[in-house]
Amino acid sequence: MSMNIAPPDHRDELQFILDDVYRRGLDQRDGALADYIPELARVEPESFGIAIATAKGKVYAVGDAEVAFTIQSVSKAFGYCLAIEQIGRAQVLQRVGVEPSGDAFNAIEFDPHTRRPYNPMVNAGAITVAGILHDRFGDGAFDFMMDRFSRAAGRPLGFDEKVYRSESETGHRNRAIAHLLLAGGIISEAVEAIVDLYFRQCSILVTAVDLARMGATLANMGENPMTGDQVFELQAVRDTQAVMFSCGMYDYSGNWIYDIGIPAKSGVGGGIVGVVNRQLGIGTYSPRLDRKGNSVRGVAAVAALSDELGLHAFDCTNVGSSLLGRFIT
Ligand SMILES: NC(=O)CC[C@H](N)C(=O)O
Repeated sequence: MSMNIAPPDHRDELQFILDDVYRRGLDQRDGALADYIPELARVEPESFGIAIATAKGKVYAVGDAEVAFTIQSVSKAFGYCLAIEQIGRAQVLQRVGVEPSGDAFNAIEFDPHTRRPYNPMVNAGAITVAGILHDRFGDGAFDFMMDRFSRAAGRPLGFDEKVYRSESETGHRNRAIAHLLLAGGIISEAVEAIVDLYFRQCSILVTAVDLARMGATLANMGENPMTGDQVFELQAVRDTQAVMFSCGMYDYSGNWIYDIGIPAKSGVGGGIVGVVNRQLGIGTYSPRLDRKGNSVRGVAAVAALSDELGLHAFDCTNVGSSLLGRFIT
């Protein structure tokens, strides 16, 4: 007697993996909310969401994947992409390097030879990038960023006025960094406006789904796979992913590449974006952070997905080719 066996539904299979990674992540109870920006200490510590968006436009999500939080340092990756597009990589490289610093994200450290910030993924480098965009667009720089970030996410993003004010009132260390950048001839004299742009870009509101979609836009060579909108330039996307790979997780970047092997960027708001080139974007949200400022559950979730789906750039298990090839259709 012949039986009618339904073909396996790969969509369900990926959702099953995501649900399992989420359940395991819930066991992680370590870490603490960022409180040096007072308003960040007011979020719900238990929130946890994960999303995957494929380079073909499908989205999978679990948990609090639609809860909004501030993008914080995840913005640095996308800002860098825009700076390269605007003035070219050679000009950008004159002002900010691409070398992992091994220092904390808010370190007051510069390359001793060139006086440049080490890379655009730490605060000094991101303030330099804000300086580039401010030179280019003046008061319109924030709207320019907001428009591109929104197009990368495929929807108009919001803004957290309270977090912005909170950081603006307390962000003296970033102001100090900006003044040192001015003293070193790296940014122009509009220091306060440049720092203000940086604080504003950090207060853009996203969800894990937004981050997954923004990651998928990078993975899809700058074209948002959901809308077909060419949001970023190809060369800038390549450079951005490269620097995310080497520097995106602050002074955890070496371990991250070693174990997880995905270009990524984290923020003290609790978000992480991961990019698997030509395949998918990952977005996670959980605001409890480890001592390096990375989301504890987010790191665990991306690590588990990397393992389960074979996403490591140097994956040697063949899981990646055998599994992902079926999902990314
Ligand atoms: N690591 C982060 O997310 C830091 C961003 C934060 N706005 C700051 O500059 O301190």
